[in-house]
Amino acid sequence: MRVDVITIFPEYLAPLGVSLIGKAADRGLLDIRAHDLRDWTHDVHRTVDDTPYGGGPGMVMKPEPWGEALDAVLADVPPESPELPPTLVVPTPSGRPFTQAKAAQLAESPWLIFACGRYEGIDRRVIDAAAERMAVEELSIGDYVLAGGEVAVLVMVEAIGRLLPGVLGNAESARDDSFAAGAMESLLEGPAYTKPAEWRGRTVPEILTSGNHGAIARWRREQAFARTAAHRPELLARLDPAALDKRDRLA
Ligand SMILES: N#Cc1c(-c2ccc3ccn(Cc4ccncc4)c3c2)n[nH]c1N
Repeated sequence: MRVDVITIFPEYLAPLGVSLIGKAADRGLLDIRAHDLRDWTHDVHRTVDDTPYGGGPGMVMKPEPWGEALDAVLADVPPESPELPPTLVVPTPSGRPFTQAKAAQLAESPWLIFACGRYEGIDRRVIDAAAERMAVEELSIGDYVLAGGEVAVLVMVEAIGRLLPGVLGNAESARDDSFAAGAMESLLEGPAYTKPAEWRGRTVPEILTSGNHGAIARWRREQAFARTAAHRPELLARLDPAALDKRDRLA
């Protein structure tokens, strides 16, 4: 997967060179390129923002640098997706929710371009013009307000990147993640334990060392159900009744 990120703070994306995503990039599973939006300004101050038409607080990102930046990125077509245009992902507090399902959908794309806004956002004409030549996804990572899109891109690239084939080993499979599709979909993960068997007087639930894998699976599902009921009860309404075994329905 090719990932282009356009931002006025390219250094903000340095964490994408570390750990899981960094290793995936080193192995050629991801090709991540950060671009400084100011490279497409032409004034001595490298201006990227201006006051909003209609008045109001803050500043708005000017369309000209964005138009030229997107033109330049789009002109550098990756060989692995010569015929497929990229998807432009625009983090914004006014976007649709970025969910695990959306991460899985975007993980199918061979080429993503992320537009990191700052100030009060990007001039609307940039997104409208882009939508005439590629798919555009305006997405929010949560119901709180950040100062810009860079943190959201770090979140999205990690959530999407870990779903790419070969990025996670079998031991770290994304199959049983919270929110992952399947019978456990919409259930939060239950508790996890590792050695030592006793730590500061606290032991591990006996079922986990019983070797009875069927009973362990049922126990984990009950724990996930209980945790979901406690922390995210609204998710239980999404559960497919057919996916629940008899024990769950009685829980
Ligand atoms: N995804 C996501 C986000 C953002 C976000 C994303 C991009 C930008 C660009 C600029 N800002 C600042 C701003 C803009 C408008 N209104 C208020 C603040 C951003 C915030 N905030 N909260 C989220 N969940």
